[in-house]
Amino acid sequence: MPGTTLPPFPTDVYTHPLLVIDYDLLSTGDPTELDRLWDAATSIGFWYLKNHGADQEVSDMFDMGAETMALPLEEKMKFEQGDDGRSCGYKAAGASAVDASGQLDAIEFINISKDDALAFPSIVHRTYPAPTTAAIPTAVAPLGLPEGTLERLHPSDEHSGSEARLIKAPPMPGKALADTATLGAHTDFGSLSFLHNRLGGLQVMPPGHTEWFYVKPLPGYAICNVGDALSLFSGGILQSNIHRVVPPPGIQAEYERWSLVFFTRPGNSKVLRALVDDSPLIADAVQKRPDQNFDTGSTAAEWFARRVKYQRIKNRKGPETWAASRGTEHTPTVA
Ligand SMILES: O=C(O)CCC(=O)C(=O)O
Ligand SMILES: [Fe+2]
Repeated sequence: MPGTTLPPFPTDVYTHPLLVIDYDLLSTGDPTELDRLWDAATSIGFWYLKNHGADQEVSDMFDMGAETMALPLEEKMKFEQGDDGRSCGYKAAGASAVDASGQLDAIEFINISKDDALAFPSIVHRTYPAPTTAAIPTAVAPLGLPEGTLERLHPSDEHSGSEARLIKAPPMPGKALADTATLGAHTDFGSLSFLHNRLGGLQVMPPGHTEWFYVKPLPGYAICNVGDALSLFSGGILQSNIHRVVPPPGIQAEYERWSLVFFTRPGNSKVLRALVDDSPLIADAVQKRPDQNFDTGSTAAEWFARRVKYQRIKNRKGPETWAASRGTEHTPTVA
């Protein structure tokens, strides 16, 4: 449960270090901090964010999640996402695959659409077990894009897949499970993700590696990462890095694991392709990677629905269904 005293992250587990970026410095345009953000976003695509100013919203969201998850399953199922590629709503444990073999996921989550949060009490996409609000963070990377380009791709007056996700994973004691994904290896679908977790379990496979590394949660710090949309817009300069969730390490595995993610995503109609006409840097990057497709021909809404839909276990026909759910994963076959 949120608020429970949790055991510390073990000291005998390999972790991957991430740069700590200070949001206060970013907001004043501090050039050194912007350089450090650029380094993080173009190397592994993950970083810690301190002074993000969202502690209260995060705490409220964990409370909302605890209240929602405590509802009877029958009640939560009234708000299930379904199998047609829609993301907002409740996802029961075991409703999605975690790999090409069709292994079931172990987590339940509730996704709250930004459109619904902003329009409340009007309904844009659907209703939820409990009303709530979401924080909408922004960040801009120095890609040399004309001013306003990223804003144009994320207009506040267009509906989008932006949402907040509250995740609950059951305790999973026992070493046999330690390497089992409870949320399969994936890249995030959208622009930027702001993650708050308290127990370990998040793992990244940095570019050029074939092993998984834990990312250690640091109290009060968000973990941020780049998603497919920003990676595609930037011609692969910004890294949408593959990651997954496994049971927390050591004694932490005996506890329920709660995490909260704010996903920012482009406007539904925006096509996911490299902004080659807007930035020489991006045009150059695309030219240097002829083997990769940076023009998906897919709108943000289509990209997002495809990825959600083909993860759903009811849509599974075989390993090809999992393959159809993939995004920019640099190791797409990884389990
Ligand atoms: O729970 C976590 O630590 C990560 C969750 C995640 O990667 C996701 O929901 O996309
Ligand atoms: Fe993720």
